[in-house]
Amino acid sequence: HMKVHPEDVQRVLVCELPHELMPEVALYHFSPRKVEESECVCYCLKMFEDLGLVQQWQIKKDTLARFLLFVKKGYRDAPYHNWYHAFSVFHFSYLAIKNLHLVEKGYISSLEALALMVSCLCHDLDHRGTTNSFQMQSGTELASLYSSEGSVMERHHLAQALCILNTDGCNIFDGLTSKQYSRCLDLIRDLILATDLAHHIRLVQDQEKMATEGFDFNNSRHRQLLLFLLMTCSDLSDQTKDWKVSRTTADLVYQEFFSQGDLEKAMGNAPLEMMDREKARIPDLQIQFLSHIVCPVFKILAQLFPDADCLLQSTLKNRHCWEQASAFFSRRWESGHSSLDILR
Ligand SMILES: COc1ccc(Cl)c(-c2nnc3c(C)nc4ccc(C(=O)NCC(C)C)cc4n23)c1
Ligand SMILES: [Mg+2]
Ligand SMILES: [Zn+2]
Repeated sequence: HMKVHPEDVQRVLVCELPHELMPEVALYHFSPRKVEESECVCYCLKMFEDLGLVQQWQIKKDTLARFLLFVKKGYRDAPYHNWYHAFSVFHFSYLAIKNLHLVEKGYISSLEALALMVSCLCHDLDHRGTTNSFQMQSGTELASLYSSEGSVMERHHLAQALCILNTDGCNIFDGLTSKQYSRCLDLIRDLILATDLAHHIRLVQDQEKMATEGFDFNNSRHRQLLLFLLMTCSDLSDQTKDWKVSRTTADLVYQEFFSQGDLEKAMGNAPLEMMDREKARIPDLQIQFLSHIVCPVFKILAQLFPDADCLLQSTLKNRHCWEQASAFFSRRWESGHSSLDILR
């Protein structure tokens, strides 16, 4: 099982990073995937500090370091759903809280900010690179545990997060009152379960309505919908970066999808087209994913926060790049070039 050695904790505590994070880390176009793997945990610690959460919630730094190391170890080396995905989702939540001034302006409380960032770090813990429907169809042990409630993987990610919080020396919420502690765990539960795209799809119309009507600070439903929106935006944030990041991420996602499709074929089940390496047309699938899921989410965020418009523009630009790629591929296909020529 997962182990973290004392010297690992010490190395994080004395991390060489300049005391303050470089200013560029707080920019929307900063890509967390450029951070050295050995430095990620230090960056996480600095981001918590930078938002004043270590001070505000009296989080002991060695406890936070140990917690972060356990979370990092809790991810597998799947092509996409690995530690770097968790780290980049966490980094986006930091960007949103810092640049949209979410706490100072009263959109979320400091406790909600803490729960949001911890949820982002933990939201895909122990992911196996396969979907909820794969768990159910192939009757995995996770399906037998959670399929009656739905969101099979998300319930497992939550269970793993709670297990780490209950590990000796990892409870970063030690400084909270019992009321704050139970509120924080309720938030983490709701936020991690909200990362099931099926859950998001059920809520998105309410989120669009909220953005059109205008955010009501006294409406607890609005406050909850905003937190769920921030989780989904963070989970999809690779699509707000430049084309190279957006395309590379798509490659990693389809590596997972095609591996699952190969598994399903081997088990005698027909995979979805997007999981079948023989049938999937990645540019077209990405245009659909950006059009139906990604751009609408960042449109809602931009309606609520005009400063976030640059994020929406980036997702639209990446969709346009996929449209050009799609046109290029179909042009080459039509003129009878064999598939290999295309790669010339
Ligand atoms: C927010 O939660 C998740 C969970 C799992 C994944 Cl893999 C993603 C995710 N993150 N980046 C991507 C990219 C670049 N392409 C994707 C293409 C399709 C789908 C997908 O799940 N389509 C079926 C659904 C719409 C019914 C997800 C994709 N995705 C996000
Ligand atoms: Mg997930
Ligand atoms: Zn995720």
